[in-house]
Amino acid sequence: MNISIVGTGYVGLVTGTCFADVGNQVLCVDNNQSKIDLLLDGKIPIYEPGLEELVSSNIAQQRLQFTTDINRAVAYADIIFIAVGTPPDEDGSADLSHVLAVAKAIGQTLTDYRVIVTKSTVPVGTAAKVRKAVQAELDARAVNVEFSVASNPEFLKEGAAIDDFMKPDRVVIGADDDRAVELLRSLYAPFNRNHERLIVMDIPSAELTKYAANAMLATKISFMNELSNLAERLDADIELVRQGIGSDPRIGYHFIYPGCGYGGSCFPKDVQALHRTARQHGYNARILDAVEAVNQDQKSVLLDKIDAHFDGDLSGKTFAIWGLAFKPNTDDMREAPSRVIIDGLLARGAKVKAYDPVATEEASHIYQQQQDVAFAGDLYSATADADGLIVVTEWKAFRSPDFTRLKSQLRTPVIFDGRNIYEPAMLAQAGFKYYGIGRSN
Ligand SMILES: NC(=O)c1ccc[n+]([C@@H]2O[C@H](COP(=O)([O-])OP(=O)(O)OC[C@H]3O[C@@H](n4cnc5c(N)ncnc54)[C@H](O)[C@@H]3O)[C@@H](O)[C@H]2O)c1
Ligand SMILES: O=c1ccn([C@@H]2O[C@H](COP(=O)(O)OP(=O)(O)O[C@H]3O[C@H](CO)[C@@H](O)[C@H](O)[C@H]3O)[C@@H](O)[C@H]2O)c(=O)[nH]1
Repeated sequence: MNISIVGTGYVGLVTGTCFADVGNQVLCVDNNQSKIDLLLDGKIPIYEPGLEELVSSNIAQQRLQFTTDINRAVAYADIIFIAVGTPPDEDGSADLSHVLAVAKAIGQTLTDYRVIVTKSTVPVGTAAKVRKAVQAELDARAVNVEFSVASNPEFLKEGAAIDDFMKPDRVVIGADDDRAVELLRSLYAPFNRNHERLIVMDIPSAELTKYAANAMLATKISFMNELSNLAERLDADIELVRQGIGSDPRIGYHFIYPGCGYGGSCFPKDVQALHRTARQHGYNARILDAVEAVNQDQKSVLLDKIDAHFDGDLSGKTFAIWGLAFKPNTDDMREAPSRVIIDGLLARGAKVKAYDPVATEEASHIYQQQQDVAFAGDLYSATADADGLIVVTEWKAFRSPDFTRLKSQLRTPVIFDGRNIYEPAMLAQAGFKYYGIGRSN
């Protein structure tokens, strides 16, 4: 099948590459010329494990192409996916300007039947707006072209995007005509061999399913973060509580890790957008409100511990930070908790020496004006002569460091562990003062 993907970011590039990998002809479009130039040059603009190799091999097999020309994409494909960004607007609602600009551009050149699919995360009612925008352009051209609009939200996680796409838990398709469903069913057939993964529903339900999934996951995390704050006050260990409740299959072990808050390009913006949607429909979504508020506060929990340890005097101190990205295996710094922690340290007159296996370049753009933020090339260059170590992202390489070396390097042997990757008793034995999340300190 010929497929076009409009928007070649995390989702568009992974989607296009995976569809190409199972034998389709895919054309990826982006209006960012430098991104497309990079891809045409065989490089990829993001860090995502395994993606560069998969992109190269599909380019080499001539199944994957890149362009900035949307008209070419409209002419090329049976199915056109819209995978552009839907960032938060000033009031927290999803900004649909990119999605609707693409819909308009499609309507301006559409000549034959196409299925137009929203893959971006979009509020309920967006597919209807896409349909209207396309139809308005057809009307302006005084042409009559049949087309379908469908919703196919994406559930991949950064850092595991290829695996998530290739072996999805489910493929949600929102459609209101059989022709669109059949085309999408045949496109997804290679990902559906093991067992039925397609869940076909009406379009508003599909659109809401995406927000419901992210809001539920964010709720689990905020719930655990709230409990971790309580555990600290009760001299209980949240890690034991986590295991105690996770063993109940009705609760499960996934997404109940407490930490220094959730970040990334999805949870924060999607919880906010759903909250907005509720308000616009006259409903006050109290749980969503609490999920956001708890997360906001949680990003400062480590700062409070650092302040308390140093009696509120961080001026002139230098802190090593391990982990900048919002989670391991990505270079994505969007809404990363590290940013709140770094900003808080700088505001208190402290300096930062940070190390991240892949996000340093992204972070250096953010902090390029900041003389008090330096970046280290490895774990121990960050900790040399630092007043304390702060762990913000749970990269595997941080789990078993050389504690003897670390202790000899740090001016004060103190570790603030925002992801609970260390055992408090072991660190105490090694001579460190240890602060975790939700553990008695
Ligand atoms: N990042 C994720 O893990 C993830 C997972 C599931 C769903 N989503 C959703 O998917 C959508 C895309 O997210 P992303 O992280 O890939 O965003 P991104 O910012 O990485 O990529 C979006 C791309 O769209 C391009 N673009 C914008 N307007 C365009 C236009 N008019 N024509 C062509 N290209 C245009 C941008 O240049 C950019 O390259 C969002 O709605 C997001 O919420 C993201
Ligand atoms: O138990 C947990 C699990 C995650 N997190 C944090 O939650 C955030 C998001 O993590 P994750 O969900 O793994 O990453 P994303 O790539 O943002 O993926 C989410 O957002 C995507 C975009 O909508 C969806 O497609 C995915 O299904 C959904 O998991 C990160 O800051 C994590 O540190 C926790 O604090 N505790």
